[in-house]
Amino acid sequence: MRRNPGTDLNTDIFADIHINTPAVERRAATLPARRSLKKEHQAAWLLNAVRCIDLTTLAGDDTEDRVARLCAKARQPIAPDLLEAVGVTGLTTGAVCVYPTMVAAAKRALGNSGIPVASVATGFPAGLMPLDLRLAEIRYAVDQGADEIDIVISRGLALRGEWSALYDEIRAMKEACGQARMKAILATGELKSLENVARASHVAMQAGSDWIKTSTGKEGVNATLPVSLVMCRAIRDHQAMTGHKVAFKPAGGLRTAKDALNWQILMKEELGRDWLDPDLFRIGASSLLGDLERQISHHVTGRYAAAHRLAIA
Ligand SMILES: O=C[C@H](O)COP(=O)(O)O
Repeated sequence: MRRNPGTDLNTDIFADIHINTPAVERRAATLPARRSLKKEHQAAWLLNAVRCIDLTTLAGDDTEDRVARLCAKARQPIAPDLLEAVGVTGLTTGAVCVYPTMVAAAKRALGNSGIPVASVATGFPAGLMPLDLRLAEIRYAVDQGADEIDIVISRGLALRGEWSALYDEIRAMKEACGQARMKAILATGELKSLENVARASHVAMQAGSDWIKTSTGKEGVNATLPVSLVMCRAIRDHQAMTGHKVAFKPAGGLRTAKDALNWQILMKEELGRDWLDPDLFRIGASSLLGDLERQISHHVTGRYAAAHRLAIA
């Protein structure tokens, strides 16, 4: 299984960084139009998006029953008759993502399906807790059986440019994860500039994050294509410098099949085909699966199914 060992902190690589925001926005704006996907290819891309979803519930009123239903959906995300029609078997989502107190229920519900359980931790979503409590929360989630841990970075450290302190925190979090793989949520909507997004991406990767992730889903601005483009370029640079592939997870506000296609195009164009696999790419989403299933159904039947025909994602 792919892991990022990290490196020593190296702030020299972003000391003089300047990002041409209009150029990034122009490039991001051209991505959706870049591939006119043929119909049969479009279905394959939609199915691949399902494979890459971190199917998420992160609500204050989550219950074990809701998590069990989510896990049933993760095991069988698309109606069997539709899958049969496109000749696909054994399709599951990439993972389920829950709060730490729901990890045990998720593990039970997923049984031996092989679907990983991701847990948010470190005082998600704000991260405004003493470090020892944030580390204890990671250890709790791992003890409960979490396979992956989604940590949040301290936005204050990033905004004040305290990169060494940020690096040390993330390193300590990675250590607390033990065998679990770690995603670092940058909460890019709160980082004020694309330069800060690039700097935080590098620090998180140098500190050993296996994924960098855009957002918690709770910020005012969540995943956008320009921010994702900057993060992907940082991943590319990190690979060029260290030889290690770091995964990417856009999350927050991704609800439509078109979103899923756009972000996959971004992966393919910026990072290459390897980043179309759940090992290197996940889409964090609580309400994307419904539209993916609707579009796959349309591909199979030629018309849109009534909402009640499709399970609620
Ligand atoms: O990590 C995943 C996000 O919390 C999901 O955000 P969403 O509810 O906007 O899909």
